Amino acid sequence: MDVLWMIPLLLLMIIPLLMCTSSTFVFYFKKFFYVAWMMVLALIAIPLCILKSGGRDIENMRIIRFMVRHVKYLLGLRFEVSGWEHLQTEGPYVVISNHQSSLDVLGLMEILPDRCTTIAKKELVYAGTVGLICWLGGIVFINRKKTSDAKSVMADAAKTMLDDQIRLWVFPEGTRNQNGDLLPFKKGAFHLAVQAQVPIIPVVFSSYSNFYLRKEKQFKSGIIRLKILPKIETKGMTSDDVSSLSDKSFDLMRAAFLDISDSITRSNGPVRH
Ligand SMILES: CCCCCC/C=C\CCCCCCCCCC(=O)SCCNC(=O)CCNC(=O)[C@H](O)C(C)(C)COP(=O)(O)OP(=O)(O)OC[C@H]1O[C@@H](n2cnc3c(N)ncnc32)[C@H](O)[C@@H]1OP(=O)(O)O
Ligand SMILES: CCCCCCCC/C=C\CCCCCCCC(=O)OC[C@@H](O)COP(=O)(O)O
Repeated sequence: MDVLWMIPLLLLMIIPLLMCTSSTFVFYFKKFFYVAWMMVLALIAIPLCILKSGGRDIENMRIIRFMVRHVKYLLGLRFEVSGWEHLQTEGPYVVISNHQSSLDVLGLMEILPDRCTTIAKKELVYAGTVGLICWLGGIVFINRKKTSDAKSVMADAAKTMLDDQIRLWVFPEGTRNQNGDLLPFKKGAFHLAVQAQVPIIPVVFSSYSNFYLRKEKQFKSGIIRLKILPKIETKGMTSDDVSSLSDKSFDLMRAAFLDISDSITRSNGPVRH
């Protein structure tokens, strides 16, 4: 009994010691903490969402957004947002952003407009309490391995956007990517915007490579710049315009990505922990 009682006490002493001495330990600790804390937050949010909306409802995103907002402080991250005015667009639109890691959820929740949910891979629905909260928040799940299924889910989403006046956030790279550049864009987000005839609002996350390095096992404190770009209209466009729309969005976002990522390195230098 006495020995069992000692375990938490020992952990309380050892963890800060390891945090000070080993950056690899910090990396694993922060990653584990992030996942575990999001699971706990989701567990708390589930009954709140059910009580408020009775089930799957995009309005639950307000609760989720509120509950995730503080997590950045726990991980030593800060956001610098520019271009807020571009999100002040009435009615439905499609937000597109680059996708580096599951940490993107923090930036997404930092600026998520009202009545906006995301498109995600269907595997996420099985992620325990996080999966259930994603479902309650109205996240649209697609099967990336079956293009025809994904296309029909997104065609339905285009209709729902207009019927229910909702906004959708899509990661057009289609997967996580931390290679210091953007991956070529998939077409779904652009078909979606053209089918619904709604504008696209590009959002760019600066590179995480100055604080989060997967290979080197480093997870330091840092600043993430979020740049919201002016909307791109799609009124009058048809599926023939999708490729050029995608190319234009890619070029704008890539230029912004290189710009804000570069300026972080220049203005802050290497971030110290
Ligand atoms: C309370 C606290 C709790 C906290 C817990 C958590 C908190 C919050 C939860 C919220 C946060 C959640 C965040 C979730 C993030 C998850 C991110 C992801 O999962 S990213 C992965 C999934 N997303 C995507 O894949 C979107 C981008 N992908 C696409 O758009 C793709 O195009 C596709 C999947 C629709 C199809 O894939 P693929 O076949 O590989 O793609 P293409 O090469 O682009 O297309 C092939 C041809 O098909 C045409 N096409 C594509 N889409 C359509 C369409 N909708 N309609 C008609 N035609 C379409 C395309 O043009 C191509 O034809 P081509 O002739 O070559 O032009
Ligand atoms: C009992 C099951 C336990 C499952 C544990 C998983 C829990 C995840 C928990 C917390 C992290 C919170 C953020 C959740 C949202 C992350 C979304 C995400 O980034 O998905 C990856 C996807 O974009 C691309 O994936 P691929 O790299 O293409 O594949």
